[in-house]
This record gives sequence, C-alpha cells and structure tokens, in this order.
Amino acid sequence: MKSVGSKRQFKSFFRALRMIQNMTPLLIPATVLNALLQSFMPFIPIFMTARIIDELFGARSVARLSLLVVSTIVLSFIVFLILKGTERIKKISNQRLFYLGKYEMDRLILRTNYENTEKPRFHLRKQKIEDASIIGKRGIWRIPDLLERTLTSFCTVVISIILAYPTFIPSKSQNATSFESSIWQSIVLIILIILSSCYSLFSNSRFSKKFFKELDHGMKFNRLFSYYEDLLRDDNRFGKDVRIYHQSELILKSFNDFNKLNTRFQSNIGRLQGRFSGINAAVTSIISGFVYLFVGIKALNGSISIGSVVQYVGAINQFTTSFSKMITSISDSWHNIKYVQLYFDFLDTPSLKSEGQIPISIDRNSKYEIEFRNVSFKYLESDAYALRNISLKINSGERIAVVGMNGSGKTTFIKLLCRLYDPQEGQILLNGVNIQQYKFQDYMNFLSVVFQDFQLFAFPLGQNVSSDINYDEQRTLEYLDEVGIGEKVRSLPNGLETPLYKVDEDGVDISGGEAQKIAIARALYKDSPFIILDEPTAALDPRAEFDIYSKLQRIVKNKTIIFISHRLSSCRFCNEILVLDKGKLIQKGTHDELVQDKSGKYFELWNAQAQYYQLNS
Ligand SMILES: Nc1ncnc2c1ncn2[C@@H]1O[C@H](COP(=O)(O)OP(=O)(O)OP(=O)(O)O)[C@@H](O)[C@H]1O
Repeated sequence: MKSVGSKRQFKSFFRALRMIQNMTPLLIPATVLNALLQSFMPFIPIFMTARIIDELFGARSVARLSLLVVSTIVLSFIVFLILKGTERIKKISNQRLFYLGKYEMDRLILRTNYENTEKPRFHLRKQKIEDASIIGKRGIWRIPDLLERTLTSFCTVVISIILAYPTFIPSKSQNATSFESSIWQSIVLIILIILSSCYSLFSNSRFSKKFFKELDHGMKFNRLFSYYEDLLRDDNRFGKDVRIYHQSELILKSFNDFNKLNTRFQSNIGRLQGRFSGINAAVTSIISGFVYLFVGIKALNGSISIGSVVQYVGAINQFTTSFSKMITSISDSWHNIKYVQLYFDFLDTPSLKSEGQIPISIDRNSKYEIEFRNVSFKYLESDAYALRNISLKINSGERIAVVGMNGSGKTTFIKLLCRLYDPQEGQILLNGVNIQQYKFQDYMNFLSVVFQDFQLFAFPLGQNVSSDINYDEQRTLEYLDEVGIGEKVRSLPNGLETPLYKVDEDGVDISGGEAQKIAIARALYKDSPFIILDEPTAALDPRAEFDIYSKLQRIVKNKTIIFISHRLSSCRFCNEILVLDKGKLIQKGTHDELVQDKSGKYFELWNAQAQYYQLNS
C-alpha cells in the first residue's frame, strides 16, 4: 500500500516539474543554477582564506598573495552577480507560476461540466488548494523553493565532504604522533556528526509534521474569514440584511474569533520554530566545539597547516548545518506533495459528460423537434426523482409553458434540456438523435436560456448582450429597444460601452427588472432556434411583462419558446401548457382546455391565482 502511495507521490512530483517547466521555462534552470552557486559561494572564502593564510605563514610571496586576494574578490563578485540575475528571473517566473497555476483551476471551473460545479465538494477542494497556497505557500507553488533548498544543501554537503575529507585520514608519516596516526579520534568525530545528523533527521521530521498540522488547522479560520471578507469586499451584498436583522455583531464576532485563533496559531508556529531552531543551534554549536578541538589538536601537532584549520573547520560546520537543512527540505517536500496531489486531483476532475461528434448546422428554415422519451432524473446526492418518466415532443415555432408548484421539477426539466445534466433513464432527442451524440458546443448554440438566477457580468453592456468583444452595435440596440431598455442605454454616458456594476468606477448599477430585460436581449441576440425563459418576467412590472410577451411573439417568429412560469399570465401566449407535479408530467393542453378541466392541477393553480386577484382587487 505504502509503495503505491509513494509511487503516486513521485509521479505527482515529476508531473508538477513538467507543468512548471511548461508554464515558466526559465524557472527550473534558474533555480538549479541558483542552488549550485549558493552552495558554492560559502566555500570561496573558506577555501581561498586557507590558501592566503598558508601563504602568509609560508613563502609570503606578494605576487601570489595579491593573486589569491584578487581571485577571491573577483570570483565572489562574479558569483554574486549571477546570483542576482537568477534571483530576478526566479522572482518574475514565480509570479507567473502563481498566476498560471490558479488560471488552470479557473479554466477548469469555467469549462468542466456544470454538474461538477454544483457539488459542494468540488468548491471545497478548490478552496483548500487556495488556502494552502496562501498559508505556507504550499502546493505546486512551493516546489521551486523546496527544490532550490534541497539542491543547495545537498551540494553544500557534497562540497564540504570533499573539503573536509583529508582531515579524517590518519597520518601515515614516520614522524606522526600516536594521536595523528590513530583512527579513533576520526571515528569519534564521525560518530558525533552522525548522531547530530540523526537527531536533525528526527527533529526535522517531527517539526515538519507538527508545522503542517498547525497549518492545516489554520486553514479553517482562514476559510471563514475569507468568506466574510469576500462578501464585504464584493459589493456589500449582505448590507441590507445585516442592518434589518442586526447581524453585524455575529459577523464581527466571527472576525474576532478568527483574529484570536490566528494569533494563537501564529504563536504556536512561532514557538515550534523557536524551539526547533534553538535546539538545532545548540547541537550544531556542540559539534562545532568538538570540530575545533579535533582540528586544533592536529594543527598544534603540526600535522596540518594553519590555513587548513580554516578549511576543515569551515567545511565540517557547513556540513552539519547543510545536512540539517537538506533533511528539512526533503521532509517539507514530502509533506508538500500532499497539496500537489490535491491540486492535480482537482485538475483531473472527471468530466461526467459524454461528448458527441455529430455537428449541428443551425438554419432558420429548418424544422427541429425535441423529444423527451421516458426521461427520469435524480440529483446525485438525492434519492428522490426530480423528474419521473417524462415523455413529450416540442416542435419548431411552438410556444410552450411549463408550469407547476415549487419543487415540481420545472428548472430540472430545463437543465436536462440544456445538457447541464444528463438523464439517468430515458433519452432526449433532437430530430430523432440523442442530444448526447451532438457536439456539445453546437448543441449549446442551438439554445438560448434566461435562467431564473441569470447572471450579467461587469463587462460593458454591449458585450453582455452579445457575449463578444466585437459586437454589432445596431443589432444590440435593436434587441435592447425590443425589450424596452434601449432608450436608457442610449442615455448612459458611454452607451453600449458602459460597464455594468460599480466594479469599474465608470460602471452603472441597474435595477432587477432592467437586468432581466438585458438578459432577455442577450438571449434574443444569440439567435438560437430554441429560446427558454425560466421565470422571465418575475422582476418586471405588469406593463413591461405584457410588452415583452407581445413583442416576443413578433421578434422570435418561427423560433420555439419555452416559458417556465409560476405566473399563469404567460400561458395565454402559449399554444401548449405542460403541468408538472412532483416531477411528473400530469397534464398538457391549451390554456382553454386546461382551464375547463376543473379537477386538474392547472385549474387548481389558475383558480388559486384568479381568486387571489379577485380578493385583492
Ligand atoms: N442541485 C440539486 N441537488 C439536489 N436536489 C435538487 C437540486 N436542485 C433541485 N433539487 C430538487 O429537485 C426538485 C425539483 O427542483 P426544481 O428546481 O426543478 O423545481 P422547480 O419546479 O423549478 O421549483 P421552483 O418553482 O421553486 O423554482 C426539488 O425537490 C428540489 O429540492
């Protein structure tokens, strides 16, 4: 089991490296170069100082000394310059990686099938990835940093071993003292270094585990805090309810809770870091003491030069600190992979939709027929049927109303028709072919929908209507005129180029009814053969409602319109009414036929509405 897990972790790591390389081709080379230079840099003064001291205590040649000093300065300066260059490349590339990594997730959210986006788990997963990237910069965004730390410490360990190695070899010269020729002092020092390395391995992995546990804990507070922050930042969406229902105290309490917990979280992390680095520093100092003693005795006995003391002491100290860093980085990388996997699991969210291959060429004069054949549907997390055994046909040019009580399945009917969901039983056919066999985008072009909870965007008004940056101004205005908002649009300072909403400072806020009119204009502009309007006039005043219904008859000509409605006023414009109840199609017919069926559901609804108006008139 464990090896399967490890295999997956390695796979994710290499996949992340490939992805980073594709997104920012300079980042990994710059990181590797940076790591090599960083590990090399501390050894320049260590190695060169040893040579300079030996020269001072030896031949004392001014020319050689000058050469050594100049070489040290020039070499350090060149390495420093290259390091600065790679740092800059890394900084820019890391920013790019941050953006592109998130862009991939946003692209998935916008393109994955709708069914996925309605699952709370889907959004929770994304939130977790985002939180992890903010707190502790975990996930793919941390990989370059961890790679650099691991490589730097690894190379430093290798170089320090090469430089320190001679001091552990017992002297074989005839004049060597028993201390110099004994292997035991080397063994003792090596054991001490190994013990300190083991301790560092153990304490690092404990630290990493605790650190990541604290970070996971901290993510919960961050999520709640971000939720309220977003709501307040967006457009103070809950401003009205907060005032009416005195909810400010509750919200501020959640900010205070977050603040308290965050302070505790930060102090826990700080304490952990402090304890860990304190103990590590103490261990390193003790080892340093032994190293000085060991190398010092050798120097006192004259078996190594004074300059070599600097080299050996420096190299062994570099080894102990870098070994500890290397272990920390490997352990961090191992824990970080969990978040990399989370990221890839999100990007790999399976598409639940089957993609057809048949193209649809839309032609105004063609006849289209939609058929629901024994269609049944349940939402994923529900046992109850939202639609049950629906069979019906809708032909070109028809005006259909779908009516029913709350929760009777009207919106679900539309969602299935629009392929936002696919039915579990039965088929939906367009001209006799299952709609799943058509190219998805072609099928999307076949329909225009104004959903109950339609969304307009903070783009210029013209772009909202046309869904395009380059749009036909005249046509756009014509449709806006038809829905009765053209005059208002013309009076705006920038006309069609006026952005909606105050996200842009030149933006305009619009009323609910105006937004609904723009949404209807958008559906008309799309010029699809089927137009579906889910509660299209809920926000309109009676005059605007009547106006739009009568105009729709004229504008849409031979197109098919399906109205979803609670208001039976729309039914008068329709040649067929479908009545849904608890997911079943229980009645269909013309308005007059259904009104005459006094025991039917439609009559019940119609009568209730008529009685209401009588009572209130
Ligand atoms: N995403 C969902 N997950 C689970 N159940 C859902 C989901 N959406 C709707 N339902 C359930 O499916 C049934 C039909 O809902 P639907 O939204 O189609 O009704 P409706 O007729 O449009 O209602 P309304 O008139 O209130 O808009 C209801 O019982 C509803 O609770």
